[in-house]
Amino acid sequence: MLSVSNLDVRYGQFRAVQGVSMNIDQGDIVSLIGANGAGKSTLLRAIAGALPIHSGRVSFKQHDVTTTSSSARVKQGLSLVPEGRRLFADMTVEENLLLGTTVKRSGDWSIERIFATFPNLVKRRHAKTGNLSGGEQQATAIGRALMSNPDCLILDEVSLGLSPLVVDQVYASIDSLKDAGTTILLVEQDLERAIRFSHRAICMLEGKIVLDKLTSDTNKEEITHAYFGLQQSKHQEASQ
Ligand SMILES: Nc1ncnc2c1ncn2[C@@H]1O[C@H](COP(=O)(O)OP(=O)(O)OP(=O)(O)O)[C@@H](O)[C@H]1O
Repeated sequence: MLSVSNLDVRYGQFRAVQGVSMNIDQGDIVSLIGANGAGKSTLLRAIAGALPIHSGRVSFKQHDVTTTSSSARVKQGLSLVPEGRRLFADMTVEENLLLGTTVKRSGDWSIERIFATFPNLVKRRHAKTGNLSGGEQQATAIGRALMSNPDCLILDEVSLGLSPLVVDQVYASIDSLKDAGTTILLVEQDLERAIRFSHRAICMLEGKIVLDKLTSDTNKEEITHAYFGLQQSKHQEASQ
């Protein structure tokens, strides 16, 4: 479904993403993990075409999309919910959701299905999104991406700024996408939730992938080691 090879993304001279490669199959649920500044958002935005890459390749459904615009990638079924939600604050929930249909991809998602998936939005249908709670904004942002009927949904920090109860609700909604076979790549800082929710965990450290495993083959301790680069320091200690 999604293939990234040897991707480098730079801000000036700074290599925020370095030589990253990964393959994600159709229906995979993958959690991207890593400390602040590890390069997760940069990677996701580059995959979605929201950020230019320095070198490497991105393929989606076996088409090279490396130089394809972000809107063309959405048309092909690759949709990003960015960190910070980026809604149009003066527009209503419904109007924001309808923006997702402008790409005119066919599929099962409709306004009514979004409201059935995110029942907390029903009463807020005609409210301006600038006046919504964090959880309602997050649901609207995810709903807007779903309205484009994506084959692959990329979610950057779904839990950011939400209370644990609301995070549970958002995840329960995302969970229902698993059955529809949607491929999901998401950033999740809560390691236990990432292990529980996803098939695979990919951990980044300083722009590189340091762990890529099925969640059934790893555990919190191993991911924590990768997260802090502890294996690396042990290796360095041994070589000193
Ligand atoms: N616009 C930018 N200009 C320059 N450097 C940037 C820019 N955006 C990010 N960076 C730097 O690139 C690195 C990776 O940032 P990125 O936001 O991708 O990390 P992240 O893993 O998503 O972090 P967080 O969990 O805090 O969102 C960081 O060192 C960050 O300071």
